[in-house]
Amino acid sequence: MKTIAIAGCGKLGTIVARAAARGLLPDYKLIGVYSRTPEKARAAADELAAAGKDCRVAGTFDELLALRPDFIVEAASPKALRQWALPALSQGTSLVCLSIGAFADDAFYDEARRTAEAHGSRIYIVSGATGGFDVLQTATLMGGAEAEFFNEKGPDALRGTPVYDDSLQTEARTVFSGTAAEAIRLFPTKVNVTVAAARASVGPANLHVAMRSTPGFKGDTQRVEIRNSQVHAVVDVYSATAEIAAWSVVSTLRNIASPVVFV
Ligand SMILES: NC(=O)C1=CN([C@@H]2O[C@H](COP(=O)(O)OP(=O)(O)OC[C@H]3O[C@@H](n4cnc5c(N)ncnc54)[C@H](O)[C@@H]3O)[C@@H](O)[C@H]2O)C=CC1
Ligand SMILES: O=C([O-])CC(=O)C(=O)O
Repeated sequence: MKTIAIAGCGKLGTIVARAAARGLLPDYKLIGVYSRTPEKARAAADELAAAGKDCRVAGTFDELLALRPDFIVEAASPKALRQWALPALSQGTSLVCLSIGAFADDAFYDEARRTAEAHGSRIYIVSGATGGFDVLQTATLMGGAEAEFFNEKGPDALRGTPVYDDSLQTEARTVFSGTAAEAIRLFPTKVNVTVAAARASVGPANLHVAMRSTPGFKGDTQRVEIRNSQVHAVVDVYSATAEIAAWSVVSTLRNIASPVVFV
């Protein structure tokens, strides 16, 4: 049986822990949880305990690593992923990560890839709140691909970002147009999906991203579109909350352990 640990027990990490408690990850043992707020990690471990499963609460990320899990589910932040990736990968622990914005930086992405390769670990970029990475990769491989990403949000989801002002409460408009690399710089925790889709296709410097704010809109639409001379594919995902991203981690872990793999 493979072992997993969860780093970051907020909204998404907790959903993954709960899935383990409910027996939805039968090929894994969840051996440790860690979060900056210890009570959150403790609450996740308590759910496991209530299901008769023993899970340690690590006080630091290093303590979590010392458990030497086969996989760490990263559900914290791009900044945390940047700190954690190399130490984990270089001890042979694979990463199933959500804060994929960290990989917008080419130098860091290459270093993480090289580290994983050298130590027999892997980086799993989950589909999160988007999808279709199979068709994005395939169409890109065929050559001559161009790709674009469209995200629609309600104005409240943009509060605290540089593009927010109160006029967005009554006026629909495009608040960002640029590359995925630029998008993640402006919205460091809100557009991981664009970097993930970019890494599966034309890269963060070449994936065009448009973000639209619509008054009263709840949730997110994430639409990625790719074309080459033969293929035109559109993957359009609406989600009322970001919970789909946590479920994509559960699905990825199940896929990794399955005798039949959907790719
Ligand atoms: N790939 C995707 O489709 C999506 C990715 N995300 C990303 O997933 C991550 C988790 O999202 P949520 O669960 O909604 O966030 P959240 O804010 O509810 O939870 C994050 C948890 O990680 C902890 N944390 C953050 N930095 C830490 C550090 N350096 N050390 C220890 N603990 C740390 C926080 O205390 C918090 O408990 C975020 O980075 C978010 O941007 C979110 C939605 C979709
Ligand atoms: O809006 C979403 O669910 C996607 C998201 O937060 C991200 O990509 O970081």
